[in-house]
Amino acid sequence: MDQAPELTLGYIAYLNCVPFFHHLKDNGFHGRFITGVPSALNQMLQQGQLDVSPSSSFEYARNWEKYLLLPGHSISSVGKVESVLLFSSVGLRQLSGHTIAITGESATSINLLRVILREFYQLHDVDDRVPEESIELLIEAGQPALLIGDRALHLACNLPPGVQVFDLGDIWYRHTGLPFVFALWMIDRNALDLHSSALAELGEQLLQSRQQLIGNPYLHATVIAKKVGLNTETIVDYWNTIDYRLEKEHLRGLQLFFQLCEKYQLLEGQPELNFLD
Ligand SMILES: C=C(O[C@@H]1C=C(C(=O)O)C=C[C@H]1O)C(=O)O
Repeated sequence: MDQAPELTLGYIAYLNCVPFFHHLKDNGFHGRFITGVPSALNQMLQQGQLDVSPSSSFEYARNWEKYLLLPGHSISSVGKVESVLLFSSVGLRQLSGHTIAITGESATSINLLRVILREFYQLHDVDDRVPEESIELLIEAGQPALLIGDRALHLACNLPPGVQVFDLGDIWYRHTGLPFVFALWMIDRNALDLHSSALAELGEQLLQSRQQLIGNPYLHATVIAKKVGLNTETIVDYWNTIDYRLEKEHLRGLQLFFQLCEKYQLLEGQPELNFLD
């Protein structure tokens, strides 16, 4: 019998992660899940509390020596992403001098917003902060703000009057022609020895799980729709919009993002992209 302890896997508590996880145990995965928003999972990864997790690509860049990447999987967009949204009652070019309220749940998307404003709109005087108040209430009151994940999906379906929506995946694609990689699957290097066989199997298990859910999404989307208060169609459309692959073009997009982060002093240097063999 295999005596190795179970793998501890981070689970981003957003709908975009359902395709990875819903059928994972059916595909032979044994382990335990710890759920959290990306910023919480980033911190748990840094502290060695997770063996492997999908989490912010920006977290990989700032602590890359600690991690290996699982090949083939990501949370990316090729064009619109639908859940990384800037809500604003003024156009992007009118944001000069404003402070944008940003979600405390993100590491990648908040830096994508900074890069987009500086590099594509030459806006160098836009500040941001994580507010103590509810971001949804601030948006209703007319303040510009960035939300990600399910909260962004919900607000986009119930947009307050006069508020415009800017999809950061779409803006990135229009300016670069490249995919944008929001999340990568990161393995704690310290977990490699103990969990080598489970980690070697994980990539294929995730692929099977993804294909099963995306191939037959309606049954589960209907169940989730009732729980979370979104339409079944909205959820299925979202799963089909997110690009879960990690291929050459994705890596080009990722490297360009990291270069721009360094250009604007959001990162100190360029990470090596090191993968599990
Ligand atoms: C597209 C998304 O990708 C996410 C965005 C992340 C971030 O901004 O740090 C991290 C993980 C992903 O869940 C989203 O959650 O809306």
